[in-house]
Amino acid sequence: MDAATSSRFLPQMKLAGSDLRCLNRNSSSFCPQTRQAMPTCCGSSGGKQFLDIATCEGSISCFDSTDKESRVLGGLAHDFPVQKRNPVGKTFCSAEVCTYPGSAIESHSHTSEEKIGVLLLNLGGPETLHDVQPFLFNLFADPDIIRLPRLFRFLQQPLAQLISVLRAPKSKEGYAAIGGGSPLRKITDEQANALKMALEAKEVPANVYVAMRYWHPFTEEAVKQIKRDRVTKLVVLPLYPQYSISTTGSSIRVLQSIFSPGINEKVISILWADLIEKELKIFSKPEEALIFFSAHGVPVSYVEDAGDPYRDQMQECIHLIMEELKSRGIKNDHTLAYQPYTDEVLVELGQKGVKNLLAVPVSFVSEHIETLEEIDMEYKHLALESGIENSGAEFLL
Ligand SMILES: C=CC1=C(C)c2cc3[nH]c(cc4nc(cc5[nH]c(cc1n2)c(C)c5CCC(=O)O)C(CCC(=O)O)=C4C)c(C)c3C=C
Ligand SMILES: [Fe+2]
Repeated sequence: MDAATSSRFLPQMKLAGSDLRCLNRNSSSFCPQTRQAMPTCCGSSGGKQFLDIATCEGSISCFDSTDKESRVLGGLAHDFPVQKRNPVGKTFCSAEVCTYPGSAIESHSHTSEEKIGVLLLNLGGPETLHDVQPFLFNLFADPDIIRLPRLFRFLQQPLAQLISVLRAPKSKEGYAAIGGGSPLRKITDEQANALKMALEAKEVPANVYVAMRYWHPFTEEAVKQIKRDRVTKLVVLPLYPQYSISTTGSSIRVLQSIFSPGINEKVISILWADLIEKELKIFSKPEEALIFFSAHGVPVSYVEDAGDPYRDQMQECIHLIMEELKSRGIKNDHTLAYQPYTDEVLVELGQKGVKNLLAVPVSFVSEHIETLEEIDMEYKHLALESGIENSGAEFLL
């Protein structure tokens, strides 16, 4: 597999100077050979499909086959026997196995360059009846579990408090019936231990960590431990056999927010506000110009069926830009149109009597065919035809 292909299949996050790869059965990762949803990258070896979970060059491979050589993860619906392929050529010395308070099964390796970690993702559960209500609060406070429209997001926590209190008695009954708490932590720790041993037996020493989404050891605690241990390569293994935004998706979102928070929205809103403020001055009546955010569209099903955060993030971005402008005393009206409906919206605006319009292609940070040809030429022409006398466009370059 070449580097370009592997980067397509490997969602990576950076640990200071290190690799993080996610063994993720997210439906967006497809194996080019099987056309099936695949964790991370895949390739073939001796006619078998395999999934590399550590590196595509291959220090650890998980085989998606019927090969029953060694079961690694007891309790999972899938067999992922691990086979050693090309140990990375460095000296590993595995000395002992110990459990960190709750979050890591440690392996000591003498190599100073590479330290592999495996992070098991799971939901977590209350360990005592006393934990039940706060556990439920964490669960219902997750926007991937209770998905509120942006306008009502401020209700997430009060709602979580209310539902957790209402649900707690019923949940407590359930947990009381199974011994007074969830077995999830104990079982997941055992799975971590089994995985660690299996890797060690294959001469692939790795620390195995457990990251729970709603109870201890929380994902944040596990990541702190991983950083303390100076892990250089992290393989993320969701212990959910099927992908859901409410399970794997939610845990991955937490990891993403820790490892790659993305472009700081505040910074980008300030940059856009600077450009819009500058461009508005070109209009003879700047305060009358409608700020027309134009964004590339995605199919509605992405957002409504697949939970794509694109629309939410777009609205959040525009909200921040408008807030920034307001703080500078710029109170122009604004609207948002998604391509390919931009032309229809432009015609409607013209019909409504808009005369001045500043187009802001908010989903791009550089010029390209859509901004140069579609917005600058086609839409400008259409705007004029529709009665919009003055239009401009600004680009974040
Ligand atoms: C692995 C699949 C699971 C999906 C998908 C899922 C979605 C989901 N769950 C709730 C609400 C609750 N889940 C609760 C416990 C719980 N959920 C899963 C798995 C999935 N949930 C497990 C394994 C557990 C048990 C954890 C444990 O403590 O051992 C609970 C608490 C128990 C109860 O009161 O019934 C709630 C509540 C929602 C709303 C949801 C999707 C939107
Ligand atoms: Fe659940």
